[in-house]
Amino acid sequence: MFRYAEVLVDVANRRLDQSYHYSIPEHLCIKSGMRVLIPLQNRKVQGLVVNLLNDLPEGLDSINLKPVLEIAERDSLVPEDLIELSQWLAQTTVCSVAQSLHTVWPLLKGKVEEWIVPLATMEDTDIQALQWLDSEAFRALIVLNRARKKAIPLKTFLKRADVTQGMLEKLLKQGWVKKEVRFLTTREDSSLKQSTAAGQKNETKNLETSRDRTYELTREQSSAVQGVLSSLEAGASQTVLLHGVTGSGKTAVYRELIAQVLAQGGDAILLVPEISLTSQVARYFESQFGEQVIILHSGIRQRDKMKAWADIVSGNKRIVIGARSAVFAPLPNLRLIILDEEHDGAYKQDENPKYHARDVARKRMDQLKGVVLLGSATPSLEAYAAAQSGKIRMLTMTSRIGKSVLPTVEIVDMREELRQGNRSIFSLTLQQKLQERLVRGEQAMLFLNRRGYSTFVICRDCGYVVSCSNCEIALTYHTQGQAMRCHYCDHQELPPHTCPNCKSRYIRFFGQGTQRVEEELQGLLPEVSILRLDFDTTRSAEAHNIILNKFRHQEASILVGTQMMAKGLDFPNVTLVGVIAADQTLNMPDFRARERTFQLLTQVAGRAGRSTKPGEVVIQTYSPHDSAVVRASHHDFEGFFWEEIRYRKERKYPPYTHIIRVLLLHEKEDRVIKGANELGACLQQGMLEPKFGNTDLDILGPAPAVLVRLRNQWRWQISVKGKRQDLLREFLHQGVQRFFRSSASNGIMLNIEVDPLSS
Ligand SMILES: Nc1ncnc2c1ncn2[C@@H]1O[C@H](COP(=O)(O)OP(=O)(O)OP(=O)(O)O)[C@@H](O)[C@H]1O
Ligand SMILES: [Zn+2]
Ligand SMILES: [Zn+2]
Repeated sequence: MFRYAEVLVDVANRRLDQSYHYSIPEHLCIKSGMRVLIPLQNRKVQGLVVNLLNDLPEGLDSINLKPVLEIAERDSLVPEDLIELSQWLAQTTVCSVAQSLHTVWPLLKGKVEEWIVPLATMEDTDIQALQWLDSEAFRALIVLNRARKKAIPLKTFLKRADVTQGMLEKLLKQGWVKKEVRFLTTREDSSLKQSTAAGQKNETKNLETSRDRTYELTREQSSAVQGVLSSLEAGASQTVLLHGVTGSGKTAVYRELIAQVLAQGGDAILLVPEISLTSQVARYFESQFGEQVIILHSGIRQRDKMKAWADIVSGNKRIVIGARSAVFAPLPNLRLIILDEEHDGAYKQDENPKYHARDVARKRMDQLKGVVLLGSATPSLEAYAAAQSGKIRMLTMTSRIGKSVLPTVEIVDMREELRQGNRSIFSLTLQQKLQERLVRGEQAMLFLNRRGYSTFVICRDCGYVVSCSNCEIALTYHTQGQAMRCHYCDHQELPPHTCPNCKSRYIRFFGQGTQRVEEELQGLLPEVSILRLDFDTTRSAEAHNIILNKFRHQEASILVGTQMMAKGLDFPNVTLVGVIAADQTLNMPDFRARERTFQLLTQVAGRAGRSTKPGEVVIQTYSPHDSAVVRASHHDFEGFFWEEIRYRKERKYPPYTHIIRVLLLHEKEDRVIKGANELGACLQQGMLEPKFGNTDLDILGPAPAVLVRLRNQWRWQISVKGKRQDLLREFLHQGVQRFFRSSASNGIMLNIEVDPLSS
């Protein structure tokens, strides 16, 4: 028996951003997920129990707590495993259960309605045969039958003069009908939603078998499928890494696995890193599985999302394809979650709850005893290390499909180009190879990790860089609007004619952006048609598809773009990929910079020569001997992995440790520094306890954050590092509680992130 309940209030009424604690009277047997009645500001309101506890959080006093009044509904609104998931999420990412629950079950804000669904069709003759039912339930069945509906809203049902609550309970208890929760938007009323769940299910079943397979799986593909199937059949929760080189046909492996899972009555989720990729992938899966497929991501309108959710909960849709947030899809028979391009940073959410989709997938499959499949040509160091140590299984696909082979890669030293008098963005090698493609009627992709016209506006006399007055980072010049813009807070200003620092007129644009590359390329090859794919040209998902389709249909010979071009694209006629400046990712202030560079170069290179024609890659760089660049040029994932993992081990970086980072924010710099020092002292104090002091726990900082000022806030940070995440969380929690008792914490906002992906 627990003593206290944490309750989210006003579940049905859109105002559900706050949870409160109540005491539990002894006569009430309360469980997580139940709806209860509670007192709130002299009103009696409904709430959802999200947590049960025996100790109250710091600052709450049991004397001031009011008791839960009564139980409103014993059945859980949110499935029990998802309530548990949201508690786990709150704990592991250090955020409130309310925030977590909204992420796990985003429809809490919508209107919820209960419906009655008959579990068997009832002909008059059947009813005659059912005389043994007691008379009340018998009458209710007849009512239901007379309504000739496959399902009717509970409220309407109970409103009828000839139906009583007692009848309903008997029908439910004896299994004649079931209750079903449906989600409605405000404009949609019950009468519009009389669709028949059962009928739709039958339709989709037929489609499942009429799947047309376009080609036989290769030997490597089949054995990967068999490998994952054996894990699925084991019926225990398991994670499998599928390490398959670019173009090895991972998508077909996913398709076959999903088909098998479906045939066995299970459901599956396929995650892709970006919303912009969902429609492309979904189209392929829809062609294979028809209407059983549904797309889910944060960009979908609330109204459509509700419909989607209802379809998923009721079993009408059995394959969910989507970005990060689709990992929460409440499929009733979930057996398999696939993360394609599992290494991608987009799987981590930067807002509360700051979860990683990989961890959520693992947790869900732990709960439901299913399989998580991680697919990538460049697995994250974390996943590959887990496979090496035997914690997860690994399957590999080492060759491309058919006669296609991995492209040859040439590294070009841009310092050398300059010495030879070539001031262009393009090395002579790249220029020559581009020309060759045009002659042969093949296509090329040019990759640059930065949007905009140029990066900095810099004074060549004194080195002054124009930066954002809110964020202290360099402004980027855009020819559209001819203004400089901050990529963090969107502040805009016109470029100066003379240097604000030394009055020199030699203040120039410096660096390269996609737009500049496009323009210079057009100057070099005036007759060629070029497309550009970056944040500016793809404000809408539609624009993104249009550009890719044009390129697919060869309406342009060259596609210039940012890293959104690196992911999962498959164009058979692309035989050349050029990386304009590998240094851009390499020089980020982050211990993962080398890993990212390797992944990005390998993935971009992987777009070349995916079909019958062989591919070539040119990597331009000012650091031609960096091993991340060199290893990528040899497609040497393993070599890179062992080198990088040694470095991580030496420096005690993840995956050897966990890191929790606390960001302190305040408008005034002196206040944030004072606060950071105080938090540092509070954490140090914890080290005096033997429980923490005798471990490998480490405190890093305080230090100014990489972006020391953002959106008018000064930012300092402290990180704690250590092997055991639970110990780390407890250590931090105690330090933060101590900090909140000191006056230095006044007005300081804390932003806590477990295992951040960037510094
Ligand atoms: N068994 C097969 N027979 C013939 N073609 C196939 C087969 N399997 C896949 N393909 C084709 O091979 C190409 C590459 O497959 P796919 O895009 O799935 O590779 P991938 O492993 O996901 O690569 P990347 O990691 O680079 O995205 C696609 O055009 C696909 O249609
Ligand atoms: Zn100057
Ligand atoms: Zn700014």
